[in-house]
Amino acid sequence: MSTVIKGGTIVAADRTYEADILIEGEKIAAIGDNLAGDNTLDADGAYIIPGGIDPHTHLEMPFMGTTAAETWESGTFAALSGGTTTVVDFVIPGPEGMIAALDAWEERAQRQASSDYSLHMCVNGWSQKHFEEMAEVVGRGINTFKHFMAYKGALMVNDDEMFASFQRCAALGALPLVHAENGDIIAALQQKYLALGTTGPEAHAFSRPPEVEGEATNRAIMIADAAGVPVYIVHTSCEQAHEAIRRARQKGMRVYGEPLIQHLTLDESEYFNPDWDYSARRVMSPPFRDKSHQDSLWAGLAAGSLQVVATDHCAFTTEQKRTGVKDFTKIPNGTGGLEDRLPVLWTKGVETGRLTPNEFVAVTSTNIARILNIYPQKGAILPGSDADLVVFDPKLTKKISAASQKSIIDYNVFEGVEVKGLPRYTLSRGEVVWSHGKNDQPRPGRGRLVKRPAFPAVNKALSTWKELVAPRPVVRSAEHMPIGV
Ligand SMILES: NC(=O)NCCC(=O)O
Ligand SMILES: [Zn+2]
Ligand SMILES: [Zn+2]
Repeated sequence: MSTVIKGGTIVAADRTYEADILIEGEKIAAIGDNLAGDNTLDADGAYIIPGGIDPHTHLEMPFMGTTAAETWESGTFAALSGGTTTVVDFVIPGPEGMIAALDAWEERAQRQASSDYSLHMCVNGWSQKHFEEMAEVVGRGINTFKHFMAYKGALMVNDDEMFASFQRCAALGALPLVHAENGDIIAALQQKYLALGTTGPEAHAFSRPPEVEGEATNRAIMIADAAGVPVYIVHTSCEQAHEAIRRARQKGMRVYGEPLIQHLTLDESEYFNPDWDYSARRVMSPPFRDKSHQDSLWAGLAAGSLQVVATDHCAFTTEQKRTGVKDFTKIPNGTGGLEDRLPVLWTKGVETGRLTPNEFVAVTSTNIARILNIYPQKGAILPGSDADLVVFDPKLTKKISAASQKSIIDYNVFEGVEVKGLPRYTLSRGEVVWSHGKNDQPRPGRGRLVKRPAFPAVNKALSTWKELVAPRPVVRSAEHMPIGV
């Protein structure tokens, strides 16, 4: 069975052109003029872009004494309806270790996911078991390991643990990811605000100022440099963190930065709303910043010092958020955005001229496909690539509303935002999984695990250079040594 997408304008990260796309089975078979197939999809007046890849989600994540309410079923349906065809979720090891957690994550995803998915592994301690399991994890198709520098007493790792893990990543050809906030300072500031009686959600932002993110980002980058490994900083939210990334890149370090659609478009005034529920629903880490930071993030995307726009989709219900009604440190951290990332970024980015359509494609799919080593299977419109495609109609509009969303939770942080530009169709491996105006849910379980092989090139280049410039002992002949000592 073949399908032709006709009449659209293909927007790739590197160029824009008009052509038909022929899909055979799950793959793009040909791109050209006047192609024919068994079925035709009309893309007249629309752009055809690679399906979005969201590299940062937490579906059903056990966290802060509860579990994120968004399931693999609801979350991946939300993703597809918004033009995201692959999500990459974080496996959090429990006491049984990485492999047991990986089995559990894969089981949940396999049963429920309607989009394709991939997984990152979190490193939340250090031991011989961690060292050994990391190799097994890479063997199972995971080439990224996440480290939390925040959440003291829970997920946080210290510098020595991070350095050990980064060195292991270097040896395995894996990429470390980092949640960069100084967990020690945050813990102290949290106690300070509680002692002052500032217990509301605004204190979440007060206790996590941009400096704690800037410091940790710089530290993570320097530790990665010492370990001889590239590093990817998740949810980069402020100028201080962006500055550290920019500076490192200018020095030739392989450092990547990932702003979220929330940080690009929502600011800290969200925490000053008189309605406690409203503000608590927006509690996430790092918190929303003032607008000057948004300008920095947008500039970074345009200039290439930041590469990816993600969501960190970690959705809790209002009831779950209320656990922290008397103490902001107990409000489960996380917001949603999977369904809205592409339309909001198009509206606030492309429609305003902050991004070109090609830059939009780069930061929503192509760049991350390259960083995660799944390009051109994903993130590309090329013969042989997976037919993960979005027929994106720049004229379709909607007002974002929790009442009509696919996400399971009872609110939306983008409530009331008018978006212009929506998927007319979303295709996942050649199957139409979303048609605007139909609302049909694709079959849970149709999604497939995307395995990601280790990176041979960058890590090899870094270790070759490190070895070349490594300190060498000075060999001294007897005549240059002190006599009689
Ligand atoms: N970001 C957030 O607040 N929650 C999810 C866990 C994390 O990524 O830090
Ligand atoms: Zn995080
Ligand atoms: Zn996260």
